[in-house]
Amino acid sequence: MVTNPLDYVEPLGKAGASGLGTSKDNWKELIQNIKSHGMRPGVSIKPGTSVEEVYPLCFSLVEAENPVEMVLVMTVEPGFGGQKFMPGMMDKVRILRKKYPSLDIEVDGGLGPSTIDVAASAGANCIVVVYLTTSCNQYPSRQRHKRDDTFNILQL
Ligand SMILES: O=C(CO)[C@@H](O)[C@H](O)COP(=O)(O)O
Repeated sequence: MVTNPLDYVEPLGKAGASGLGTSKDNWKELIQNIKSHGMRPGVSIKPGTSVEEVYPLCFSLVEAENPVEMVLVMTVEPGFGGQKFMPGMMDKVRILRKKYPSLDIEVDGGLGPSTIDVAASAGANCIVVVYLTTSCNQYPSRQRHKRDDTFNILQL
């Protein structure tokens, strides 16, 4: 998560990033910009942010307005590793999966052997972990969401 994502679009695109998060304020411009640099747009929600906040970014009634392709549900407060997974965030994942069956839903924070299944069962298909690397491909029920250019894993 960064304060001014627009500043990072070009350098990250040139560096080879496949996806970049947008922000709430100028998301339409950002999504266009991210796509024009060959990346997939996503959005992150912190634990205190309600899931309803991302609805306008996930579905567009106007053809010219592109929605995000991924929502990252933070399962800890962003900032540092080693925090405890927040199971209460799984309601957000379940709601998003039901509402947007083909959306890439990522979870980040406190993920490991004891929590990955919880997140995957709720509907997450991309998992961020620090030491353990897995991917959407390992969850057969989620393979329908698999794409070659998916974000998969952000390995720190
Ligand atoms: O805080 C962030 C990003 O700001 C997370 O990406 C954590 O760094 C995840 O670390 P673990 O919970 O997996 O240790």
